[in-house]
Amino acid sequence: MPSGEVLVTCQDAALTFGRGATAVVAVHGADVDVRAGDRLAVVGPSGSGKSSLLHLLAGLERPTSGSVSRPGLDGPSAIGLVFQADSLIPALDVAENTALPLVLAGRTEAETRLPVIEALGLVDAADLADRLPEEISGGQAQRVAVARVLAQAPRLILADEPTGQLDHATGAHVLDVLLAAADRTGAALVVTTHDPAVAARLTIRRTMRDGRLLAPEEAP
Ligand SMILES: Nc1ncnc2c1ncn2[C@@H]1O[C@H](COP(=O)(O)OP(=O)(O)OP(=O)(O)O)[C@@H](O)[C@H]1O
Repeated sequence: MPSGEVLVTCQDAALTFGRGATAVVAVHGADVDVRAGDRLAVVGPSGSGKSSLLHLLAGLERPTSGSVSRPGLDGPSAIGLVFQADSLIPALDVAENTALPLVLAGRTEAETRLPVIEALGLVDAADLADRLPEEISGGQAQRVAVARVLAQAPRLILADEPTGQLDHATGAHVLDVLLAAADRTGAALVVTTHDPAVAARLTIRRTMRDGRLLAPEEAP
């Protein structure tokens, strides 16, 4: 039985892009709760609507119909986002990239130092602090993207195909780091993926097909 506090709830939430004949229904009425402590995989092929659903959960898109509410989250910094790749700012070093959400939230550089060191330590990237994004590998960059989210101490981490552009072993390591970091910080974690092996690492799996979030009992 689900027991954690509800952080985000989607009720019959739909997302349509465009209008009329060219409208694309990216998400048909989806019902899903994300609770504290959840480890949720949203799995489905390319174009099935996974990113769109994640954007609804994050508040990056408003539902065209139905509702999305976040009873357990107060403010934007309660959600941390990890994207597929290339999300680091090229001109900033790893420590500055990790500090960025905190700086944008109004913290001084001195105030960011400790959370940044802790976050980089959690993803095993403390030794990369002075490097530029072009001086690290794709797997290292994804670990830094995870650190950047952890520095924010969010209650919910939303990761959109975080291993999508990595080889199998590197992707598995990034996922290890993400899961361990969520455990350490107590954050709930939602990961979208087309890879059943990635989905198998999370405790709850929901399948998307053609914009429909299948009920757990409908999943293949
Ligand atoms: N901004 C947009 N404008 C118009 N159509 C969009 C937009 N974003 C997504 N779509 C369409 O919505 C559908 C779902 O896309 P979405 O990116 O959510 O799927 P996905 O499962 O995440 O795919 P991928 O794994 O390739 O990112 C697709 O048909 C896509 O073309």
